[in-house]
Amino acid sequence: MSTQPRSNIVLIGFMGTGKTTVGLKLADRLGWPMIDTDEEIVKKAGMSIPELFATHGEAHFRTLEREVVRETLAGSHRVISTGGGAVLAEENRACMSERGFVAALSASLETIVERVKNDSNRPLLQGSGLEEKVRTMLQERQDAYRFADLTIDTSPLAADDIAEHIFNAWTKERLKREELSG
Ligand SMILES: Nc1ncnc2c1ncn2[C@@H]1O[C@H](COP(=O)(O)OP(=O)(O)O)[C@@H](O)[C@H]1O
Ligand SMILES: O=C(O)C1=C[C@@H](OP(=O)(O)O)[C@@H](O)[C@H](O)C1
Ligand SMILES: [Mg+2]
Repeated sequence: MSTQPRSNIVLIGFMGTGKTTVGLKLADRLGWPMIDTDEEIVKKAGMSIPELFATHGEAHFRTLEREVVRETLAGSHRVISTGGGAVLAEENRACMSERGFVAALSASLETIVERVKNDSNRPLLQGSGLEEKVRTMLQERQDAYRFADLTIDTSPLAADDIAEHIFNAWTKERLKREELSG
């Protein structure tokens, strides 16, 4: 790909951990554009995420998501907020690590439920038994988020503070890389 490795910052994590919210703050802090993969998928498909799942199914959503991850990470100096399931594809994880500094956001079960319960935009969490759904999916997916360079429990933190934390960790890693390359 490009000669600039890991020149993006990628936010991963379960639904409701704050990837979209924190991504906007972090991009603002860096003066970089923020790209939300869900937003790009909506543009490509010409329909909302619930419509896309209902009309073409999750598999088609995942195909578009892989395309969007590849396309957005081909650029540099972008903050990329991903959807919670993007990490389930090995090719996405590989691309994220190669092209970006990867920050994982986490949150307690209670916090996630509280943050997503009134939002009808996440098809995988619709219907009854929200807490049980989140508990099961968190267990199924927990290993997929472990490849991150950094993990932050967002439950007790404000979005600004999380963005600052990621900014500081990324700055530290960049300085280390510059020192090593002389
Ligand atoms: N650190 C935070 N503290 C309190 N509320 C938050 C925090 N981060 C996100 N939220 C709220 O939680 C909801 C989900 O956030 P969002 O950024 O859409 O998460 P994600 O993109 O990870 O699914 C939104 O209503 C948002 O305002
Ligand atoms: O975890 C998932 O599988 C999904 C997460 C959503 O994004 P957020 O994590 O931003 O809610 C969105 O991509 C879609 O509803 C599927
Ligand atoms: Mg989001």
